[in-house]
Amino acid sequence: MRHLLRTPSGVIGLALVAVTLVIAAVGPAIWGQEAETVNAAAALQGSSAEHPLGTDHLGRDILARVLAGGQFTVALAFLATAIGAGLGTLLGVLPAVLPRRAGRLVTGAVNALVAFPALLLAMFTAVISGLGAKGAVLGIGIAFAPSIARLTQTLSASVASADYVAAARLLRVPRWRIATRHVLPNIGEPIILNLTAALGSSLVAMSGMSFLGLGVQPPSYDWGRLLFDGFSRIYVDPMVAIGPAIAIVAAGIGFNLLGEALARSVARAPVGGKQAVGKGAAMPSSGEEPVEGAVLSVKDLTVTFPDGVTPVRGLSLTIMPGEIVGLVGESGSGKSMTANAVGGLVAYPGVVTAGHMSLCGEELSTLSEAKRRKLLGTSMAMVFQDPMASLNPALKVGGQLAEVSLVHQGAKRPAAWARAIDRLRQVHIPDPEKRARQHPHEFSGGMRQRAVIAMGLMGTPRLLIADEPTTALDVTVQRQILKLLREVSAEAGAGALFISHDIAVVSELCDRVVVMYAGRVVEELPVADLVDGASHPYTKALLASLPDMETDRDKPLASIPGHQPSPADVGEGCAFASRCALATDRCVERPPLTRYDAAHAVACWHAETRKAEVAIG
Ligand SMILES: Nc1ncnc2c1ncn2[C@@H]1O[C@H](COP(=O)(O)OP(=O)(O)OP(=O)(O)O)[C@@H](O)[C@H]1O
Repeated sequence: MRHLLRTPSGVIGLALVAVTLVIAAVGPAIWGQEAETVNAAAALQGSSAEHPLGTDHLGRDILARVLAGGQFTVALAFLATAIGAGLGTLLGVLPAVLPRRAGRLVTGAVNALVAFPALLLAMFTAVISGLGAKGAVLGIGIAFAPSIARLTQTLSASVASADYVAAARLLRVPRWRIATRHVLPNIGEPIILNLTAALGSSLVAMSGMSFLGLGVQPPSYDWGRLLFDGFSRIYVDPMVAIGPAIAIVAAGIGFNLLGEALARSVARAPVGGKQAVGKGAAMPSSGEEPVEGAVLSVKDLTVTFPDGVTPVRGLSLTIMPGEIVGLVGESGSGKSMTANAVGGLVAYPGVVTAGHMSLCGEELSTLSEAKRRKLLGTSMAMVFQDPMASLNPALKVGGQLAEVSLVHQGAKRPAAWARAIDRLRQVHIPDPEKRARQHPHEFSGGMRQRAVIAMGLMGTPRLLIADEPTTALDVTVQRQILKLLREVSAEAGAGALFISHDIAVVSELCDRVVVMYAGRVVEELPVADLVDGASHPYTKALLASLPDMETDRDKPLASIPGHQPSPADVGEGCAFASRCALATDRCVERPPLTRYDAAHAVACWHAETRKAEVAIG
């Protein structure tokens, strides 16, 4: 609501909708009688003090009729929208539920209908189903259904790629159950928000149908019908037509503005605002205030999704200039979600909160959307596992790199192109002038990853986030990319967050390791101390699962028994307890992250250390 009232369009939309709804609610009770009072002596009058919008051919006051007719107009719009929403959602979800071929047929039909003009479809349906309010409502509902079906399909497709849907599929959960349990609840909110705007459109469309004589028929009346009645006199008594026209336009614009403002305010994941985290969860390096001189200082970062899914739980992290911090943990521990939250990439309906989150000394939550984007765009570079996801296959690599300079630095095209070639050279791409003119598919996997790193270097990154950038590459190319990342971070003096599930890779590249388990940091220590100094049983288990020269190749590699709890099932106590050989009754309570020295922190009641324990938080 606060976000809604921050934009002028939100305020105007809310005010117009409030007035419309109040008129609709009380109109017939207050002005209903006056609207029906026939006075032959006052027939066809123009605007006057007594009748500001004039009178109709029976001498009825048009202003009273506009005010009293609001209820019917709004009710019809609601009904048409409800029909469109119900039918559209059904059509949108059907492809996910039906067998593949039937699903494609439905998708094809929806696509064809979306291309068909909605008003024509509404008129066609209204004429077939009989003139009058009923036919018009049905026609508009049916005309709106394809666009709502398309929206539902698009939203369903984004949810369908989520891990939990994939998991449900693997578990052979029936399709209809996946649709109703996993897909619909996650797309309900954006659909409802879109329906607010759709309400405005159906109100205007419904009035349009009545104006064309295809909708409400006398003696009933809505705003469209009043406009129809007044239109023949528009040149003589303009107010008789302008009155209902203003009502239609104001209500239509109001619902549309409110719908857009609502969608905008919900879509922006709030960063900031203190989040209550469990006792003692505090990183040694991050206090209440951002750490001085840090390129990234995050405190109590939490990411939540509906149904209590919380992949990141009160995580604190600090990265200093030139430092490479490795974020390690098994799949699903929340590493990528942490990176996405820092980069402002957590998609709706995820909500990001943090005690503070500052990049290069600037608190992200206090910046305007435009400034935040600019800061992230110029000071932070992200490299993902799949470089093709960052490169547009249809554009030349050089052009894509140059675009960063054109957009963020306002550079001219030749200068931006020259910089792109320079950056490709910097990441050791041979013959960069020629390569810049090629498309991504002409690059090898390692070269694409280099190109993405080069793209990050088009700005002046102070923070480099690399999310499993070498996983898809062969060992030799992996080494080259790791070396390059080190080089880049050293040259640019940038801090780096390197995400990996492979503790061996992390120990090769990084200065400091942060170990994550079930959304929380369980240990943080310098790489140099990893082998001898790791204290958390989970870190030790990760290290023990690494093969070395003495490993018997005939035996399977050691693995950690059991499973990490899913983000919705992390209980109150130590999340690792069920897999831990050292677990005792004490582990029912979650151990706080405890600092042993300036660089080493562990969250375990049984952490073995010879160092003096200095509890924090
Ligand atoms: N949109 C979403 N809605 C709900 N849960 C989600 C969503 N996206 C991710 N998750 C869940 O958040 C958890 C953490 O995911 P994340 O991708 O951060 O893990 P990760 O540690 O990076 O794993 P990996 O190494 O496999 O990439 C996972 O259990 C995932 O299913």
